[in-house]
Amino acid sequence: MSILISPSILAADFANLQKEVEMLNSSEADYIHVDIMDGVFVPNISFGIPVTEAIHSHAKKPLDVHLMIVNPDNYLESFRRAGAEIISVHYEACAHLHRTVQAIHSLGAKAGIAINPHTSVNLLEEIIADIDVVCLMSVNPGFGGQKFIENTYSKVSRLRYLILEKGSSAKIEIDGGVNLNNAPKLIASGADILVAGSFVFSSTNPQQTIANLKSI
Ligand SMILES: O=C(CO)[C@H](O)[C@H](O)COP(=O)(O)O
Repeated sequence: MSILISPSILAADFANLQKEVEMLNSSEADYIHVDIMDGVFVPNISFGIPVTEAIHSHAKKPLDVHLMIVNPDNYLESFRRAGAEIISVHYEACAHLHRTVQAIHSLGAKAGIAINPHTSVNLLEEIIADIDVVCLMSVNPGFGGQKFIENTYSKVSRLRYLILEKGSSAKIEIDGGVNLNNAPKLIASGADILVAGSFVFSSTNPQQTIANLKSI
């Protein structure tokens, strides 16, 4: 199981962001999850390429960049140059998803597809064998600190079945409202990667909270 942590960028000033990245460097987090929001695909704006570069320049962990944006194809190269190892785009934002996945791979990055809570995992049937990660949104994207949607457990199980059926090596990533209460059941349902933001950063000892999640 891998653990990815989203720096609490929406509230952070730059000095705080740097401190958070340094904390993550010495934690058991496997990746740093970077949430890019454009105010169009989601009703919130985070930051873009220069801040991703700044995170990368301080990070000792690889960056998993989650593009919650329309027209992601226009920015794949820039985010790859800014340090993204994994680039995830939204199913709902891509008319030519197979081409987008090919473009991510041609840049030497791993390709992820994120799906919103209302989107069925069955829609990935024809592309699951070509991707590295499926990011199941367990909240409606746009804000940290939301309540985990319980239907996610059955989506994980159905996705795990689809992955086996298609002989895919895609990892299942869960993003939104992850905490120590739901993490064991997510893992038992078939999740490989957990993304956590507010649960970690609102705890009194973020490094210990990451270690607790990692130990499940
Ligand atoms: O990207 C998100 C929403 O768009 C996620 O919720 C975020 O990455 C994780 O934050 P939290 O653990 O607070 O839900």
